[in-house]
Amino acid sequence: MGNFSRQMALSSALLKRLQSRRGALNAVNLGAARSFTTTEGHRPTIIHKRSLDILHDPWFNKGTAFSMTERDRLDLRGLLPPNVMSPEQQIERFMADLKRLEQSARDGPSDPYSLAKWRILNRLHDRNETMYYKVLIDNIAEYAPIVYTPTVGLVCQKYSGLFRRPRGMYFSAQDRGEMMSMVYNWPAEQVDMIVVTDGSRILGLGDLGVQGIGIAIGKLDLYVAAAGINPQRVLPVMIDVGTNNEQLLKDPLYLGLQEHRLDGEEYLEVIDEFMEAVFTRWPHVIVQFEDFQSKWAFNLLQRYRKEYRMFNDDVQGTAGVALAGLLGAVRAQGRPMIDFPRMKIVVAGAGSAGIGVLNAARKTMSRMLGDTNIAFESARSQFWVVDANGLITEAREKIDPDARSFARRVKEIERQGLREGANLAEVVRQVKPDVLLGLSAVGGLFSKEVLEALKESTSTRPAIFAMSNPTKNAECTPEEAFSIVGDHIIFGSGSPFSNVDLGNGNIGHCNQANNMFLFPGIGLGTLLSGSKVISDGMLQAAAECLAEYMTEEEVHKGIIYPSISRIRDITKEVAAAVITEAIEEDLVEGYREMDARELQKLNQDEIRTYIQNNMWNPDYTKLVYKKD
Ligand SMILES: NC(=O)c1ccc[n+]([C@@H]2O[C@H](COP(=O)([O-])OP(=O)(O)OC[C@H]3O[C@@H](n4cnc5c(N)ncnc54)[C@H](O)[C@@H]3O)[C@@H](O)[C@H]2O)c1
Ligand SMILES: O=C(O)C[C@H](O)C(=O)O
Ligand SMILES: [Mg+2]
Repeated sequence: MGNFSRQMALSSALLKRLQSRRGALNAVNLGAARSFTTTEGHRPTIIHKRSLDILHDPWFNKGTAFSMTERDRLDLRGLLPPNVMSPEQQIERFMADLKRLEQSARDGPSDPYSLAKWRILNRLHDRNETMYYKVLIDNIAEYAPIVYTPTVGLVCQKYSGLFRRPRGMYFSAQDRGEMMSMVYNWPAEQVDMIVVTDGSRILGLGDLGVQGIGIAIGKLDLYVAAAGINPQRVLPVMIDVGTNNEQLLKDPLYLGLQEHRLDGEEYLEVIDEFMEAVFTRWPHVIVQFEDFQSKWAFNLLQRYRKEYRMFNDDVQGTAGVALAGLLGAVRAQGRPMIDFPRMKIVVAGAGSAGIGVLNAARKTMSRMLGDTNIAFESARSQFWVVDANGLITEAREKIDPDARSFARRVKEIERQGLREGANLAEVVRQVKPDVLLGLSAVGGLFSKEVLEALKESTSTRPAIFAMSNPTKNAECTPEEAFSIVGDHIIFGSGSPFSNVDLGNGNIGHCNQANNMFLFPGIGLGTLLSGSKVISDGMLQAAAECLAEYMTEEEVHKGIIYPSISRIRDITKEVAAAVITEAIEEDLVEGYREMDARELQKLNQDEIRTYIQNNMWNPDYTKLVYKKD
């Protein structure tokens, strides 16, 4: 905004304040308040700002109380959650939040101050992005659990109360037909990364509707902190197609559309329109799908992955991270990775994450066995999949199509003393698996009985992955796992836990098995290669890079993933592996001044330097004023 218009805006605001103060004085002195105030209240305020500049100006901002016509007039459409609130509702929401602080401290993650820390960090994020990311990068181990899993889950649950300044864009079912123009309300000319959610399955917390925007913000925080994506070029997106969460549908202070979720063709039309709009404005953007319920996660992935630069983090990122963990568990037994196809693996949870892991693990086994159809078929027998209805077999009545290829044959499992719907403890008891992996979203699912059964594992070093988030959804804690199954196990969890003191001078290592070790590198590698799509090969290369990252010595100690303090380094490595694979598959189109031909000539060291040179660092740059 130019000086003149800034002065105009200031003077009109000042005038308004002076007038209203004078009005109040008159009211006191002359007892003529009513008519004077009424007239004043109806007079519009002239402003010389639009879009985010209004929302960021405390004098003019009305937040969620901007009416729909005002939102259209002022280019605000899409920059606020869709539900228009009255000023009274705004105050009520704020007060409710203020009072809730105490309760949140009591019921939240293990750190009682986590939500308060999130607020302080969030305020810094709103004031000064450079400083915010410096704090985050320099203290990533301490604050990732605040801006990311697990606290981000609590933030999403409480988002109605925590909402202050909007961040990101909201596309709602009511915006159909408008998205192509709305997308231009976003002020950045260039966007590299979008994380989009429809809020239908936020961590293991279910349908949180519009409040799911918090997860997109948290993931993008890691994109900046770990991958050095420029924070001016990230965009969190919430697609609000309604919610099936009955509590939110009834909550008068809920910020999203209060109607049931769109489904079928209507749903697809909204997502299609969004994809077309963002790729029209930013043809080189990468879109990460996050926390969509399984029903749509696979469907949308298949629908878009050949046409757009996109991936699904819960299906593909998680698959790679789990695969790296499974290979780490083989190494930790002192066996070569090539022994992986002999592992017996029980998976609890057959949703987007579980099925993603199963598909990736089976493909890897099959490749190790010679990559034939027979190998692929035989790899299937290494997995036992248990969902909410127990062991999945071909006798299952309504079998989910994505899980079908992992359904056990009835005869085969009868020989193992099992049957359709057998419970997890029975399955573990009979199978004696090398690995027990949980992506069920059910806290405590690996009960004492299940863990006792795992003591009979035929492995010299059984591995337990309690991957569900946030903390209270973990299938078991590391303390439970080490104390019941034994000191020799390998343990990983989706949310962070502390290592366990085993009492004999030894430490039971708790690995964080979270897709955060892959998605930032997948995004960065794709961006810098300019690959048109994100291929299976690129994802596989990312997973293998993570699997090989740990040294033999670390792996023998049970440390199979890096600590989060090394996330910037592992992300660089993953990005290098992704770029190398994209070059090999001839997918690269280059990035900025690095064209495809130049990129293809780089050796491994040069690729690393290229990555390093293109990562954003949180340093102040000199600012110089220039008229538009
Ligand atoms: N660590 C990570 O990186 C990571 C990545 C993605 C997802 N997750 C977590 O995984 C969990 C599941 O995610 P999703 O997208 O697959 O969810 P989802 O809702 O699609 O799937 C959940 C699955 O668990 C099954 N289930 C429910 N109760 C069960 C029980 N008692 N026993 C066995 N299985 C049961 C369901 O039948 C379903 O198949 C969430 O908590 C999520 O936070 C973790
Ligand atoms: O968000 C996370 O911490 C991991 C994963 O994407 C999840 O949905 O749980
Ligand atoms: Mg997720």
